[in-house]
Amino acid sequence: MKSKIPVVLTIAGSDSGGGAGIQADLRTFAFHCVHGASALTCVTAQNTVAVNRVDGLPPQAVVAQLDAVVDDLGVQAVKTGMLLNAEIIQAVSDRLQTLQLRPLVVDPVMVSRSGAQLIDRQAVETLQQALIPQATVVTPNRYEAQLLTGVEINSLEKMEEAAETLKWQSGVQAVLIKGGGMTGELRGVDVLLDDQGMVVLKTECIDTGNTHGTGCTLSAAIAANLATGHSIRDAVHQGKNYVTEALKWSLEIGQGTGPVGHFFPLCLN
Ligand SMILES: Nc1ncnc2c1ncn2[C@@H]1O[C@H](COP(=O)(O)OP(=O)(O)O)[C@@H](O)[C@H]1O
Ligand SMILES: Cc1ncc(COP(=O)(O)OP(=O)(O)O)c(N)n1
Repeated sequence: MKSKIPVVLTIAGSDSGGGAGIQADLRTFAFHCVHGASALTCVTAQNTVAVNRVDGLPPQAVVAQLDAVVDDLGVQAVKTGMLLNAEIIQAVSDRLQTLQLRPLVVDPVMVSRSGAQLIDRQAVETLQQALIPQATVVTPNRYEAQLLTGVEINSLEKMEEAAETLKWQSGVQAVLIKGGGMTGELRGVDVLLDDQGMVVLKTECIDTGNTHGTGCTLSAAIAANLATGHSIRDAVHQGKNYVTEALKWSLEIGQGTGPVGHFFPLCLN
């Protein structure tokens, strides 16, 4: 017998170390009892210490995966992660626009937690012009929000200013500025701006060095929650709670920044 399970599509890169990218997205989807489908954009040779190599797919190959999923399975929500270059971003944006695939969560993977820029200037501009305006929720981290808005983010007020700026300049439905890269009391504090206004999201700050994949996990959880009918605010709140739990159960794997633990309830025995 076929069951009516929501399908959520991730358009993202592969992390060979399994902590971020499509690997994190698919585990997050499974935890939320939605069926995860994927359109791969690139293959990274990556572990907990470094990204050693990145190989992109042709944009047509990315769009063909998207079409294959949409044509047959149907899709209740979409999230984008690492899109790598301007050509892939443009091709994906055009297809999403044509198909009007919504809700759409855009995790604008551009700058690592350490502040290193991962995509070039042209790719950033294409994200800004073609993809972000289509988003239901856009989820930049501290450095990505700085790059997108020009606001130097070093306080809660500056996080709020960046959220206002990004919402106003892109027309996106909701902006979530993530605070994993903030310091002191603001570490792990996020700011959400939607049509109802601004809200500060605060859970516990988890004292762990194993934070790899937090951004992917959060955006995937938000997409899964939207697919199952939650409002934007509720989807974000619940997504934040999920990441906090996954951080509590983060994994001591590898020599560097280990991944968060997506299946924490199964570790309880
Ligand atoms: N140490 C922490 N304690 C609690 N929440 C955290 C911590 N580190 C990151 N987060 C949360 O993880 C989510 C992802 O944020 P962030 O790590 O900034 O994104 P990215 O992985 O894209 O850099 C946010 O909700 C953020 O507040
Ligand atoms: C293939 C791939 N995609 C995304 C990331 C970045 O992961 P993210 O969860 O946004 O960031 P960290 O919390 O790990 O800094 C990646 N590394 N690889």
